[in-house]
Amino acid sequence: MSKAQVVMADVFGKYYDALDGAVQAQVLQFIMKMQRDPDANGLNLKPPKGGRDKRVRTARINDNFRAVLMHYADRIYYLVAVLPHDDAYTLASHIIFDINKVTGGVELINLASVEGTLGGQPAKAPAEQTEPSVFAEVSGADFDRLGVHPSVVPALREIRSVDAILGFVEHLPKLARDVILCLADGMTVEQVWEQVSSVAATSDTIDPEDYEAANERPATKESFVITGDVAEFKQIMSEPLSAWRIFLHPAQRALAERKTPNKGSVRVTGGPGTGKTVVALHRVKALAERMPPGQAILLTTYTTTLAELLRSLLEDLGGAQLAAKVDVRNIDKVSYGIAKDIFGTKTPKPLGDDEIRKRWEEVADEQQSHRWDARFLEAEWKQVVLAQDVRSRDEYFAASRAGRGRRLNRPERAQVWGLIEAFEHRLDAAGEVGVTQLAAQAARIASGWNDETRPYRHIVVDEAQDLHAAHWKLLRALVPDGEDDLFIVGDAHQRIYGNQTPLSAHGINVRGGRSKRLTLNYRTTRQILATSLSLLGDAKFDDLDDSTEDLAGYRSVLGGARPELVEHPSTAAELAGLITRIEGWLGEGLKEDEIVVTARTNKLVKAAVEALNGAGIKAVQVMSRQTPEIGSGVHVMTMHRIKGLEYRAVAIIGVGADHVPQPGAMTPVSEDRLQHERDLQRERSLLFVAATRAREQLAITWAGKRSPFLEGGH
Ligand SMILES: Nc1ncnc2c1ncn2[C@@H]1O[C@H](COP(=O)(O)OP(=O)(O)OP(=O)(O)O)[C@@H](O)[C@H]1O
Repeated sequence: MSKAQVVMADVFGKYYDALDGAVQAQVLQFIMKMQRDPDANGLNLKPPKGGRDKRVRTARINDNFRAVLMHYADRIYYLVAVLPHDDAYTLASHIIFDINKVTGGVELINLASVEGTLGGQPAKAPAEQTEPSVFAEVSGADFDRLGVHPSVVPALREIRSVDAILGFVEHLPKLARDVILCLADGMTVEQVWEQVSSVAATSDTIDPEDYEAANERPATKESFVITGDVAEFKQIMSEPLSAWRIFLHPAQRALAERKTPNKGSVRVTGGPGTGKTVVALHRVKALAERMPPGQAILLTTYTTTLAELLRSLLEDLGGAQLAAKVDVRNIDKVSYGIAKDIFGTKTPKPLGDDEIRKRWEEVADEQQSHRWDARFLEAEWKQVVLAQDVRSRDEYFAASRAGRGRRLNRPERAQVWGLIEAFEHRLDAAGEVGVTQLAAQAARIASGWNDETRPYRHIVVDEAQDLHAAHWKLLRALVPDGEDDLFIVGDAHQRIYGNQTPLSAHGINVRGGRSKRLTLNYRTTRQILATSLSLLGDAKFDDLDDSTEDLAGYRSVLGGARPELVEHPSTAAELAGLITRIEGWLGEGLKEDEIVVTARTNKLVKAAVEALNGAGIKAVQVMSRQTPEIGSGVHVMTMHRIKGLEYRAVAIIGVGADHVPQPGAMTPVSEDRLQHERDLQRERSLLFVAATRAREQLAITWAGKRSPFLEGGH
């Protein structure tokens, strides 16, 4: 009897998750037995008949399930999958292993998927059959040099449309996937070599038979978890963004790891799931590693919840050592810190947007004659007064009201200013301040500093689309104007807090080569992406500066089920439908905390939690800044809270005409037409954000008439 080592391929995680608990326990026992003695009776370890790779083995888990393994050295096995008997044999006879000629890493190629993808496509239209192969210009030797395994080249030659490429690359090893996508994007073989393959290449001399050496190379470690301990394996797989083991796409790497300093600020835009946060975090790491001692770097975003998420992701990426070098805090905390340094204990208490809204409603309600709408007044205060740091009646009369949709004559302006002044006095007297107002005050203080006193050497901003003019003024003043000063990532399609201002208005120049757009979505399937994009309708979006931007070229390599859009006659019926939907997902093997239910209002969130709990499904409402405990159930939260997160399955409920757009969040057209349009766009973006959190499954439901945002093609 002699011991063996069992190594788990990362794809094994997917198969393992799909097993029920009893079979999972048998898999654990199987692994222990294998480690003790792979020749023991009962394991039935043998090569499958007709296998393409002589090193593939199958083994018995129980009457119905078989393990698929690769035996690659004396006593070392890669565990690839555990599947029902017939599926296991199909997989076993179609996989091959090899050591990649470029990376020197072990690759697993599933020829059933590669060949099946093309075979499973709808019959080609006659015109398409005559289309040349997309890769007609690339020779076999080129593919080989770039690191694409020869076994997939014949199938590649059959590809005649971009859509077919996206379905195809999903099943390829990572290097091959990047190479194919870059070739399809029009890069030459030489460019792909320089930007993709040579970067991933090992400097070792590669022995094509030495799997033990291959096992130690970084490329292997990105696809295989080198552990024989299932508990450790599960823990590694469940870490947030196990993406730290991912190859950055060349476009992402060029931004994140660039060694020559950028001349000034950089802007990165891109649709949801294109890896903007991943790039921002890798950029922070690269800048922090190069930064001389005594300097500081700020990583900031709009909400506290997202700042906390960024902090924990940064720790995952670079450990406590990296986290200690970086100041991670949301923009309100940045403002507060500055005010606190100046005013000490006299610093007023900051009030969030909800509280500020209530104060404006009080002021509006107390008016005797002309009734100005609270929303109008609040928007005037934020978009004109705070955005331009207006401090007096005269300044207000001189201020630009560009972007406001209602003209004010002089007496009206005087009236509005009177109310704004009264509002500010009232806050002041109570020792309170609005968070955006505090940012304007902090920006005023920081603008008086000189380069020696500016606290940061670099600032990295995530979710930049949500920042207000006062925030940009503040950030600009916190870092000296120069190399790698600001690195800004955001997406105007996901703007949900109603702030919009061009970066150039704040001395931040990101034009020309200083801007990049990411287009490849790594989160969402093509089917979910198509539904999400239809929610945007014909709306126009900006590029965080003063031009427009669309999502041209935005695409996903992942394929999956079509989203469900379901109408119900009543909210009660909708909640009953939700229970069935969640039970269905749980039945398909999804874990409770891989599922989220989201709604526009807190009221509906609470109703969903109650309905699910009532049906015996564990569910928990996730509030802002809260991280639910593992095992607490299906997550339920508002569309605002779900920003920046991702789940395997997303159910969006209450998407009826009377809820989305939310009537209480809309400025009446009669008050301000432009503001009404902006409110509408913000509500649309909110639904878009919710839909794009889904990795694999999306269900959208409503009671009664559907939301106008659902009219775009479904
Ligand atoms: N190169 C890559 N290879 C594999 N997965 C990736 C890659 N880049 C990003 N991802 C994954 O894609 C998902 C989305 O990434 P990320 O959250 O950074 O996107 P984002 O653009 O910030 O999204 P959003 O704007 O919707 O918040 C994450 O699960 C991340 O791990």
